[in-house]
Amino acid sequence: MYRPITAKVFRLLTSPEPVLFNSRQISSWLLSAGKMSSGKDSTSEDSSPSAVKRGAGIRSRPSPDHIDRRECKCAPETSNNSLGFNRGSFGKRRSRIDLRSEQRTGDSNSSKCQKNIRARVERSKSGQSYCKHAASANHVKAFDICLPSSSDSAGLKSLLEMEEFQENVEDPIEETRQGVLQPGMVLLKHYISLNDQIEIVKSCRELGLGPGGFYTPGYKYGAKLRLQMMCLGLNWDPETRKYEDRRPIDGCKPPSIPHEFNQLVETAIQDAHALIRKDIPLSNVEDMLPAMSPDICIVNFYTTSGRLGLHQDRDESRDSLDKGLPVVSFSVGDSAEFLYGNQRDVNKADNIVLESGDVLIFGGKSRHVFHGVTSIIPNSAPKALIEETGLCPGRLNLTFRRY
Ligand SMILES: O=C(O)CCC(=O)C(=O)O
Ligand SMILES: [Fe+2]
Repeated sequence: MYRPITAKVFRLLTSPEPVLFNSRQISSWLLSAGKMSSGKDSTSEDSSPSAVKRGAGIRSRPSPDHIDRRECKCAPETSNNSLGFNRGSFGKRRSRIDLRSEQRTGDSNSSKCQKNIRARVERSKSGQSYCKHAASANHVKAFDICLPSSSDSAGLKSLLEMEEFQENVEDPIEETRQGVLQPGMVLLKHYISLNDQIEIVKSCRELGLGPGGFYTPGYKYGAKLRLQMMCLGLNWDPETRKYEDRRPIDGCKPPSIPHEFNQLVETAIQDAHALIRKDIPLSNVEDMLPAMSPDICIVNFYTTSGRLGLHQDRDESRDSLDKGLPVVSFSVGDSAEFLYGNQRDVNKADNIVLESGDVLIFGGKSRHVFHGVTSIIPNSAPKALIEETGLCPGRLNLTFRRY
């Protein structure tokens, strides 16, 4: 399979981390054009799908560094629909969403944050970081999943126009077919329209830059997960494995789940029911896959070296787990190699590729399935999505649950 090098060069120039590129022509062109320092590592060990061994990199909630301590106790003002979606249009496939109609309004968090600025300035000297509002007063910036729109656009444009450079992508991974993977586990391929994927990225970006936004989760002894995380609705803490109103790292309250996300989740479950009914005669499809209206969403952003160890999602309420209320997972951006199985054993797990727009649902008998992400496949995101949003190399994943 051939892919234009243009998208890869775009990512190479803008990646926050080393990106794999094979073309000597391109690298020497870039070097001579002064776009890249000669010291840049171009062979990041885990950015190639062919370099990934089955199960390699699977760890149960990864290894230590340190956790940034954040001090801002602000609560977000973000409310449902504050992101400007036209109510009702999101989630209807082929719908157009007009983002111009509304904008986020005033931000009382800023003033709350301002009160502590002096103290924070002092603390920031000792390497601590704070929420976005504090960042406006010379503090550490929140994690941005998208590229700044103005950066080096002329250079990027000319690179994107170099259509003649193409690269052979080895070992194309077979596409997983949509359908019932096992009882209670349904994969909907290419389910989320491009427009909705774009809106999801834009919403997550905006929420992710605000209070309660993306951070690198970790444990008190220092281990950090190999992803950026943001919780919506309730905060899930990897240390305590509990859901709470505020996150311990900085006291911020998680933003609400945008209403349009919930609509898309509920429609996806209905479409999964239709798919099950086609394959399996059941008097009540909800016996296999219960319906669910989410009150929690965990948003993960994986860079191309991101991973997530094999684990079960079992921190929701006893009632939710007992009923088998499903987890609904949206994939947006680069594809991921995803493992799932009924044991915590990577060698016994099945492997599928989750692509941008795919929805994976696991409930009922599959509610406790072990699952994890072994690798992110570089340069596999839809080009139009990247062009429209500037999404950084990597993958956005949203898992919706009911507490
Ligand atoms: O990224 C994924 O596909 C899975 C994420 C996940 O399992 C989780 O957040 O619990
Ligand atoms: Fe999970």
